[in-house]
Amino acid sequence: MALFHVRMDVDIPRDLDEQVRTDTVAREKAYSQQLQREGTWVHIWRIVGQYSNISVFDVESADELHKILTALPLFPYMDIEVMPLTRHPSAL
Ligand SMILES: O=C(O)CC1=CCC(=O)O1
Repeated sequence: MALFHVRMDVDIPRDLDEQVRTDTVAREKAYSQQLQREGTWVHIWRIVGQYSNISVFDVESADELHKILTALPLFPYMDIEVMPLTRHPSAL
């Protein structure tokens, strides 16, 4: 088990076909909710005032996280920043 803090900044081009946009966002939601149900996508929070989220993933490896992130339907329209996490020595 490895935890990763992930920031996703979404920037969908304004001229993207409306139907493609709607379909891509719907597929993104279904994909993320499936991973949340499975316990892999542990947290997803909106950053106030931005089309961005902060997420926490619980995966086996960086390779697994890479596969998950690159399969996101919105991946072509995102900047993604990943921070690997380890347990803080003062954590209870
Ligand atoms: O809206 C976002 O922050 C992008 C996104 C990731 C998972 C999801 O459902 O939307």
